[in-house]
Amino acid sequence: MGTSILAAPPQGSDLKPVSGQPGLPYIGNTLKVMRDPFGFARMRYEQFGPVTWGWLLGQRIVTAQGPEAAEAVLVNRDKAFANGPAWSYFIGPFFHRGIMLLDFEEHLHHRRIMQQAFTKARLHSYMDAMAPGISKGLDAWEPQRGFKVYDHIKQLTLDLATDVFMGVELERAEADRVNGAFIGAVRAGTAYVRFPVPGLRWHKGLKARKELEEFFRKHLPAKRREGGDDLFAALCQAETDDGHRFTDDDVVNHMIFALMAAHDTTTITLTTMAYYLAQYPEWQERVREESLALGGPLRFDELDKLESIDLVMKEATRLVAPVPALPRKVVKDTSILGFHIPAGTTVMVPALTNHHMPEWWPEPDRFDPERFAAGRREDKVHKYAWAPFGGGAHKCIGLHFAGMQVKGIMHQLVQRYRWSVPAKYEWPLDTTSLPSPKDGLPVKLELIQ
Ligand code: HEM
Repeated sequence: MGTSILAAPPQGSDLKPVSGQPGLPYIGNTLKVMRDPFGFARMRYEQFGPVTWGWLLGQRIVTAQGPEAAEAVLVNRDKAFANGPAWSYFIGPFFHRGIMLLDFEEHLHHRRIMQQAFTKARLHSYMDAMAPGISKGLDAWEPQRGFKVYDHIKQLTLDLATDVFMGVELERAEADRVNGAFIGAVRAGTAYVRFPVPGLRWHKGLKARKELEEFFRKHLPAKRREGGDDLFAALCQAETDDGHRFTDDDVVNHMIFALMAAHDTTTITLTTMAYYLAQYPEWQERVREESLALGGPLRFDELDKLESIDLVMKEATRLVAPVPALPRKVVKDTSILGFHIPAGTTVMVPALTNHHMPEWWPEPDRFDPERFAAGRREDKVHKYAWAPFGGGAHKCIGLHFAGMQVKGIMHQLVQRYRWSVPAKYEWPLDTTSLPSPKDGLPVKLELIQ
């Protein structure tokens, strides 16, 4: 298939054109990328270097591979890369005006207010609020063969999110309805038919969005009045030093987005950790020993005490980046590492495949949590070599929350259960949307007496 350039650089500039093998318009390389994202990224990097282009998911997309290109895009020094128009293509109708979809001045304004919901004091109380829900959720697991880790963790993180984020005890039926609406809204983002046909994903997503809006609006007046220790109350009360607060619409939009951002990503992280801990039982025992020595539910002031869980979490988010690609729309002509990028282009930072580049990571596909340990710190090779939480103005606002939740769950999980997979088992990882195991990750789950 032919090589072509994306656009000629302006005359007189010393910029290089972006080359690539774009493939057929609209479809282009989509199927190849879906089938083997790692192999395809490698091939393109070897052929064209860090900046290349092709048709993907119906758009002309420039892929900015490697940590240096990731830094240029995410740090976004000349404000050429916008989030809203890029993410909206995938999730706009279902998560519109979520903070990740806002840009520049407006984004900064909202981010300053939202930051008040993630202060140390707030995190402390979220963590206290989470502990009983974790115990209750894990106690309900039934040891058996073929126990689907992914499905159970997803249920647990969703329940925790509604509990801790909303601060209201929901009836099972209402919790299930809200959880169902979230699943519908997230799934719609990867629908093939991208307009509403009753019964299909897009239509279900729009219905789910409406349900979620109604749900948050119903609870909003009481939250504004009564406050509380939850994220919902925090967003209602959050105020910057100069007195800016969120409107009712803002609170609803941010809640819907934050709940989505929080539960899918931590589910993937925990499932990846569970997979590798099943593959490497010596690591599972090491993690368990530390947790048993500490005992009980994890407290906020104990977060730094579980070194092995920390290493495993870092390695899991390296091997399987929960947000596999970060898209941006170019709003004015710019350049990445000396390559000319015209306005209107969509740029992708492929976090998933960047974390597997042999240029930056020795034996990149191997599970080796010690690579993050003091004395080795392979991640120090570049500030953006390990970047599961992104970087720049949109860097994940929930990264400490994620650490608390993932460590809090894993700490209690290893104290209660041991799990294993057959020697030859390899999980079928689906990377067509947010990564997840196609088979739900079935394990043999045993109770620790
Ligand atoms: C391991 C878990 C998580 C991972 C890997 C993760 C990853 C990310 C990434 C890569 C971004 C940047 C997206 C971009 O630049 O386009 C992001 C943004 C965001 N995340 Fe997370 N996230 C996680 C957990 C959470 C949690 C628990 C919360 C909420 C409590 C959260 C809330 C957000 C929000 C609100 C944004 C948008 C920030 C902004 O645009 O200013 N995330 N996350």
